[in-house]
Amino acid sequence: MKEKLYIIKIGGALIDDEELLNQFLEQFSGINEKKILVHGGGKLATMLADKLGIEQKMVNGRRITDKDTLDIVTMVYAGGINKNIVEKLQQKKCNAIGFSGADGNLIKAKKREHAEIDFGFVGDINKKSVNRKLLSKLLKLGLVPVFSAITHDKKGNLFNTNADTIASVMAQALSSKYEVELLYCFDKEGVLEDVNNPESVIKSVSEKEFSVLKEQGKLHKGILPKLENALGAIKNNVNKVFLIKETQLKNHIENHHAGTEICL
Ligand SMILES: Nc1ncnc2c1ncn2[C@@H]1O[C@H](COP(=O)(O)OP(=O)(O)O)[C@@H](O)[C@H]1O
Ligand SMILES: CC(=O)N[C@@H](CCC(=O)OP(=O)(O)O)C(=O)O
Repeated sequence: MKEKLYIIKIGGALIDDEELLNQFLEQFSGINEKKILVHGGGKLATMLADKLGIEQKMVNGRRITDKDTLDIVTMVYAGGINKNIVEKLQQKKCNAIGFSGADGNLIKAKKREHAEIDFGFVGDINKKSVNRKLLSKLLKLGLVPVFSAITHDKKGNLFNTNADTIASVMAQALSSKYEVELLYCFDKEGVLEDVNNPESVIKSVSEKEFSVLKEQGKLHKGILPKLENALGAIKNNVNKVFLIKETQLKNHIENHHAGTEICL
């Protein structure tokens, strides 16, 4: 039987809230199985760019990343946020080690090509991009990898890559060796029938149901790329995929099923 591995993604809203982040990391530290944390931080990057007067633009859930923006996201994601999370986990006796995709050549990306839009330093990845061997060795050593949303091409370029995509692709890449459960932790209770009603959680979403919800106009903004990445994982042999509220991590792991399960 394959060993269990949790790959857990956290995003902007949580990272920006010191108390909530601490609570979450406490629950994360308590997981006894092997685990990897992937974090975004888009909200903080936008705040810093605004302060510096560098205009930000998102297209299809991806940040147009010019050189100034790349400098900002590298500082914010691979620097401040990553080290802050690692330090907090260390304090909770969890032996975390922080990485960008360039470290140990752990995630190699290709510049995003698009016929009409120049995304700048945005990197696309697939499951072959992930250095599975090294990641498995790190996990075997009992280390807990913490990934920022920065990748590289091994040709001298750093890239900005959507953190939901990193979590999905990493889960796909490690599924041949581990029984992977991918958890997207965010600020809502799951996928909601009505985004303003926390009690309207949809218990499971398949590709077909995703299309219907989209057509009905019930999904907008960040939930769209999140669901696309979640469906990409379940279609590529990831054992289990859930979208849950960040405060529900412990409950989900102990009682098996908070939030929305993604199905084939
Ligand atoms: N039907 C829906 N159910 C849940 N969230 C939704 C829905 N429609 C839109 N959203 C929005 O998607 C957001 C999650 O995406 P995002 O902000 O990108 O998360 P993160 O930064 O954690 O990756 C929610 O905070 C919510 O505002
Ligand atoms: C290319 C691209 O868009 N990258 C994302 C990476 C950070 C991220 O995904 O952060 P959240 O998970 O907090 O939204 C961005 O710069 O916003």
